[in-house]
Amino acid sequence: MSIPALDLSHVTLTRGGQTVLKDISFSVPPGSFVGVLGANGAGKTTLFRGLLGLEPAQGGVICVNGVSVRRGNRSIGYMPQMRKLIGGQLSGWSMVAAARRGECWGLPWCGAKGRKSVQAALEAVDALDLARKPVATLSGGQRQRLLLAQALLDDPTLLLLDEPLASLDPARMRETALRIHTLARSRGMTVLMSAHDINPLLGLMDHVLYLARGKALLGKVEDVLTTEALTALYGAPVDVVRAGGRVFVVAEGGGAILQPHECVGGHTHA
Ligand SMILES: Nc1ncnc2c1ncn2[C@@H]1O[C@H](COP(=O)(O)OP(=O)(O)OP(=O)(O)O)[C@@H](O)[C@H]1O
Repeated sequence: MSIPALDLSHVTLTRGGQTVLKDISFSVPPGSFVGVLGANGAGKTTLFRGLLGLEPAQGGVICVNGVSVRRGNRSIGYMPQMRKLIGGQLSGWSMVAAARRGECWGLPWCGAKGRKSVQAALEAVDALDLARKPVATLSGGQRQRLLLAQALLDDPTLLLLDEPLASLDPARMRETALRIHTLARSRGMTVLMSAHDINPLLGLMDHVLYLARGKALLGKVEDVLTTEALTALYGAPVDVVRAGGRVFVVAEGGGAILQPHECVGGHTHA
C-alpha cells in the first residue's frame, strides 16, 4: 500500500490561543485532488499552516509523505490567500524568482538553475507573457497565476492552495481549477485546494474535506455533500440542494453557508 500524502491522527490546532480544529483525523492518498470547504473561520488556513509546520499541533500527529511535519518542507508548495496587492513594481519574473528558497532568497537573478526553474514554473501556469510586466499592473487572476508559479518552484509533491479562485469571475474560476487539476495529474501531485464555492471544483475532486465546528469530514463528494452528512457535522439542520448541475449548502431558513470572499460578476454561491 502506498504511503499517504497526508496523515493526521487526533490532531488539535489552535490559532491565537483559540482551538480551531479539535481531534481531527484523516488520510489523503497520494495524487488526490481534494477540495477543502468550510464557512469563514472554519479553519482552512489554520489547517494549511499546521501542515506547513507554522502552527504546531497541540495534540496528535501530522505526517506529510510519511514524515512528521516540519517547517521548510520543500516537498510542499503553498499558495497563501491573496488579500492585498503583492509584488508592486516588481516584474512577474522577479516576483516568482524572489520566492526561490535557500541560497537564492531575494536574489532573483542568481544562477542558471534558478532561472530555469522560474521559467519552468511560469510556463506551467501559462504565465510567460507576465514575466516582464510590473505586478502592480496585473489583474487579480494574473497575480494568482504568479502565486501559483511560486508554489510550483521546488517541484512539490503536495500543493496547498488557499482560495486560489477568490476574486476570479465564474468562467475564470472553472478555467483555473481545470488548469490546476491538469497540472497536478500530469505531475502526480496531491492537491488540497480551499474554496468558498464548491461548484468550480465539481467533477474534479477525488475527495472533499469539509471543516465545521472544529471537526473535519473527508470523503467522496457524493458521501460528504449530503444533507445527512453535513447535518451531522454541523450538529444542526443543513440542506444540500442540487439545482441546474450546481450544489448549494444552505442552513435551515435558507441562508447560504459557504460564501465567497469576493465575487466578480454577481455569481450565486453554494
Ligand atoms: N492571525 C490570527 N490570530 C488569531 N486568530 C486568528 C488569526 N487568523 C485567524 N484566526 C482565527 O482562527 C480561526 C480560523 O481561521 P482560519 O483563517 O483558519 O479560517 P478559514 O476557514 O481559512 O477562514 P476564511 O474562509 O475566512 O479564510 C478563526 O476563528 C479566526 O478568527
